[in-house]
Amino acid sequence: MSEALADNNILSVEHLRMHFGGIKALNDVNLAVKRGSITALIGPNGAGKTTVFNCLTGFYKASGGNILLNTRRRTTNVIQVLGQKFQPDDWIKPAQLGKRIFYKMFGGTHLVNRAGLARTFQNIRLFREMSVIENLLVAQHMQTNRNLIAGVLNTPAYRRAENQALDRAFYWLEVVELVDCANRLAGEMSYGQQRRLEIARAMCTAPEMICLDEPAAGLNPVETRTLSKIIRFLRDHHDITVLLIEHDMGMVMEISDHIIVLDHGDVIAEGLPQAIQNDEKVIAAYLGADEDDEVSL
Ligand SMILES: Nc1ncnc2c1ncn2[C@@H]1O[C@H](COP(=O)(O)OP(=O)(O)OP(=O)(O)O)[C@@H](O)[C@H]1O
Repeated sequence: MSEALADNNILSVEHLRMHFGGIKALNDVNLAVKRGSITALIGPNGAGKTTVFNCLTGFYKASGGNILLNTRRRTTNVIQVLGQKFQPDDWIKPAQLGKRIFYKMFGGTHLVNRAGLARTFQNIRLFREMSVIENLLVAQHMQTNRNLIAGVLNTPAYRRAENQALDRAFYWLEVVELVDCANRLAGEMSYGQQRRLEIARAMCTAPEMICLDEPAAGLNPVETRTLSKIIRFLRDHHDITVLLIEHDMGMVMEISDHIIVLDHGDVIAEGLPQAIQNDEKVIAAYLGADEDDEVSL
């Protein structure tokens, strides 16, 4: 097992690379996230933050490196479960070949979510034509008993599973302060409400870790404070590990236990908020950022 994972880290990323043709979005990213922490991933526009999230959650297949998740009491090799290319030595290692074939056929992002990692998106991706509650029920599809025969016969086990899904949906609606909106169409809600619904939807998949991509983008100060309260609640009352990308430095400095700074596809600093605020490399990276980058440390 990786040394980083032995150390109560829920996530360990080693030598992660992601290239798009000639563009090196991630050069050699190494980072670890402590279980039960709120960790922020910050950096100027184009630093590679969303690319890291996309690799962690399986939306991109990394060009190289390792991503290990220590969840559900086992280690999940994210790169492996997405399905990898065959290697020459597969043909002399039948077990390795078998795994490779299995994940090529049945692997994908759903296995990353099933391992306990959920996410939200920079550009909100709700089912806009569905009601709020339907969005949350769909998210539980993998956990709920959807056996066709049980459904047709409406067995007690099936009804119990349906009720549990509803209970879970209403619980998370309460946490994100959206119970009153349960029957509204998701697409008709305000931006701030949609962002909170995305968090509730991610939580309905019962993750151990959640990746939030710019959750405060477009929110007013009151909504941002509510969001900070919700993020702390996830950590304090549900032991959820939170990894967030955020440009609102006030919020980042206030709620983060640990901050990791990316620039041009490399980690240039990490540490406590206070140390990051005074780190010369970090200040230089932000001063060199585009004028339309709104970040100030
Ligand atoms: N699908 C893609 N195809 C080609 N290039 C991409 C793709 N996704 C990201 N990139 C490039 O990778 C680099 C990092 O982008 P990324 O979106 O990860 O940055 P970011 O730090 O999240 O920026 P922002 O704060 O503006 O969201 C950029 O140069 C971007 O243009």
